[in-house]
Amino acid sequence: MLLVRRPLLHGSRCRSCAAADQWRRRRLHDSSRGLSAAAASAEPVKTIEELAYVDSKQGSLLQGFGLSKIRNFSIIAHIDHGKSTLSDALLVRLGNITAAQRRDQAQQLDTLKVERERGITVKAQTASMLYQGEYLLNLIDTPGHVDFSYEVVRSLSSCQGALLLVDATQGVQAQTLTTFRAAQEAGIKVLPVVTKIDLPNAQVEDTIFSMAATFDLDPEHVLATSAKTGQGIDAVLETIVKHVPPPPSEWDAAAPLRARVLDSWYDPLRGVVCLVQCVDGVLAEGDRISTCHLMSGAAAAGAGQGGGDTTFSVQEVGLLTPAPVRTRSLWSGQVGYMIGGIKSVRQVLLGDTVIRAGTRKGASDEAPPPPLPLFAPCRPNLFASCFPLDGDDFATLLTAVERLALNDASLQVHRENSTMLGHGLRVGFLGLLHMEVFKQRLDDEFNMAVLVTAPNVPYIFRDRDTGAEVEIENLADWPEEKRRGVTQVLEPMVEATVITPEDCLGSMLTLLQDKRGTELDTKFIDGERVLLVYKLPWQEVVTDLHDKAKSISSGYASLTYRPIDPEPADLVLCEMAINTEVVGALSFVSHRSSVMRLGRDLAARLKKVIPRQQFEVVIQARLGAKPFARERIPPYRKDVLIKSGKTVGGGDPSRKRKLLDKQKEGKRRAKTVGKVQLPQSAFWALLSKDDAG
Ligand SMILES: Nc1nc2c(ncn2[C@@H]2O[C@H](COP(=O)(O)OP(=O)(O)OP(=O)(O)O)[C@@H](O)[C@H]2O)c(=O)[nH]1
Repeated sequence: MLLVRRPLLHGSRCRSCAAADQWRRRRLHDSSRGLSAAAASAEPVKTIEELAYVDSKQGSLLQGFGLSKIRNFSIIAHIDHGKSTLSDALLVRLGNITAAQRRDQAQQLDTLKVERERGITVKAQTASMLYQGEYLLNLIDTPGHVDFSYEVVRSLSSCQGALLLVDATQGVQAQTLTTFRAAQEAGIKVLPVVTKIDLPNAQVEDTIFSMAATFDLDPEHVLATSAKTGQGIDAVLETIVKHVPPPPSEWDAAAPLRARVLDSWYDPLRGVVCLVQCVDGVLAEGDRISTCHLMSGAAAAGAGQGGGDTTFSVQEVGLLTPAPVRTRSLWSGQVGYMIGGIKSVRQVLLGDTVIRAGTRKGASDEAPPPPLPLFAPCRPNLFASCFPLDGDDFATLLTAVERLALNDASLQVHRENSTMLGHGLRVGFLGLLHMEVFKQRLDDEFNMAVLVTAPNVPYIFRDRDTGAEVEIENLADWPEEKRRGVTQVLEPMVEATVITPEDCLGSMLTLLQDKRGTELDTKFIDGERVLLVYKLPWQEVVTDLHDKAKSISSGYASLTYRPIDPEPADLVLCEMAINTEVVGALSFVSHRSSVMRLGRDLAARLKKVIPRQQFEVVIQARLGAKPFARERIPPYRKDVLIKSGKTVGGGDPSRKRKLLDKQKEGKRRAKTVGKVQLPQSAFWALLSKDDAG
C-alpha cells in the first residue's frame, strides 16, 4: 500500500463540505434579511469548517484572524505520558471531532499504521482548532521516544508555547527533562500539566511538587487534567490563550509571501502535500510560487539539491482539523496544507521558504525576501544498509525511500554497492527504534520487503601526524590493524540521564559501569528515585542499555541521552565469515576487552538463526584474519513436500502448491550471501533482535 495520510478529495460525503453547506445556507438566510452574516449571527462561529466557507463578496472569515488571535503550541512529554490522548480531548472539546469518532479511533493524530500498531507517536501532527469563535489554536502533537526527538525540536521551532505533560502515576521521567530543556532552548513559554489524574494510583500533589522542584516553577502554575474524563481541559485551553504569546509581531500580513515548509508527505492521489506555516503575506490558490532552498537536514538518495529553480501553481490550500478543510488561502500566522502540483519529492525540502514566483533573484528586478531560518540540521547516530530482498527491486526501493525521507527529515540516505548483497542504500538513523520503524513503514506503506543490516555507530579516524579527521559510516572503511599506528579511532559518546527507583540503584550502577560509563552526576529526586548522569560510549547504549535498565528496574527506570564529543578508545573490528567468506554486514566493532566474548556469542546466535542449508555452513569470528570462534551448521535437504518420509498432501495439488508458496515466501524474506540463505534475524543477531518482518 502506498503512503496514504489522509484523503484530500472532497466528495459528497465529506464532513467539512457538508458543514460548509450548512453554514452557507445559514448565511444566505441571514443575508436575505439584509444582515451581514457575521453581524447577524448572534452565536459565534464554532468550527473551522464554518470559518472556511468563502463568500464571493466577503471572502473567508479566516482572513479576519490577526496574529494576536493565533496561538501555536506543541504538546511534549516522556513517552506514553498522554500527549495524543490529551490532543484528542482538546479536539473533542473544541468540536473538531465528535466523542463517537474518538471512541471509534483513539489517538486521532496517530495516523500511520506503524503508530497504531505500536501505540506510539512517530510523526509530529498538526491540528487547527477554533476557540470561542475567536482564537485559532494550532496544536502539534509530538512523539515521546528519544529517537524521534528531532520531530520535537522542529515542532518547537514553529511554536510559541508548549504543554509539558507529566503522567501523575509516573512522575517526572528522563525524557521529561530533555523535552523541557528543548523547549527552553527554543525560548518558548512552557505550561506544566499533570495528567491522568483520574487513575486510582495518581499522585497528583507529589507530581506537582516534584515538577515545581525540578523545573523551578510555582506549584500554583501546574495544571491538572484527565484526558479521559475531560477534567481540567477548559483550564488548559484558557491558559493557552492567556499565556502562550501570539506569533511574533514582525510577521507581516502585508509583506511579500514567506511560508515555511514544516512537513510534507506523499499522497498517491494528489502527489506531494506540504504542511506550511505562513509567516508573511498570503498563500492563495492559483498563486505561482517557488522555494528558496538552503540545504536542510533531509537528504533523500541522490536528492538534497532540490527546490529553488522550479515554480509551482498552488492548487489547494487549507487547514488540518485534522481532516483537511479547504480554505483557498492561508494568511500570515496560519499553519495549513498546500498542494501545488509538486511531482518530485526532490522539489521541496523541509525548512524551505515558499515565496511568490518571480521574486527570486534574477527572475525579476524585485529583490526576493530573505529566506526564513532553517531548522537545525539533524545528524544521524547510527548507520545501516538496506537491500531489497528481490535484487530487481532497487529502483522501487529508491522511490519508496525518497518518499519516506520526504516525511522523515531525520533520515539520511546514500547509495551503496555491496559485492555480496547487491545494490542498496546506506541509511542514517537516530536510533534503533527509528530504524525498526523505517523498515516497517517500507513494508506497510510501500509493500517493500527489505533486509536491513545490523547498524553501526559512526566512528572517527584521526591521523596521528596531521590531526585530520574522517567520519566512517561504513565498517568496510575500517583501517587494517597495521595502519592503527598512524590512525587513532574515536568513538561517539553520549551523556545519558537515567532516573531509577532507589531500590535498584546498586544494579543500575553496575550496569552503567559494565557499559564503560563514567559518572558525571548523581542526585536524589522526590525522595524515592535517583537521577544518574553518565558519560557512555554510544555503541554500548544503542545495543541493549535501555532494555537492560528496564529489566533491572521492572520497567520503572527511564533513560534518555544526548550526543557529546567523541573520545579515543581501543576498538577492534571483529569480522564474521560464512564458509570462509567475510560478510561485512555481519561484522562489528567492539572494545578490545570484550571482542572475544561478543564474537563467540554472535557465532552461537547465528548458528541458531541461520536455517540449515543443503550443504554444511561454517561460521567463524575473526580478529585480524585469525579465527577465534567457530560454529558449524550441518547440511539438511529440506523438501517441504516430504514429512517423516511420507509425501504430504496425498497428491492434493492445492495443498502442495500452498506448501511450496510458503517456502517461496520464506525465501523471499531471506537474502542469499554466497550460496547461503540469511534471514533478517541473522543480520540483527548482534542486537538479539528477532526478525521484525
Ligand atoms: N486513565 C487515563 N489514561 C490516559 C490518560 N491520558 C492517556 N492515557 C492512556 O495512556 C496511554 C498512553 O497515552 P498516549 O496518549 O498514547 O501517550 P503519548 O504520550 O501520546 O505516547 P507517545 O506519543 O508514544 O509518546 C494510553 O493507553 C492512553 O489511553 C488520562 O488522562 N487518563
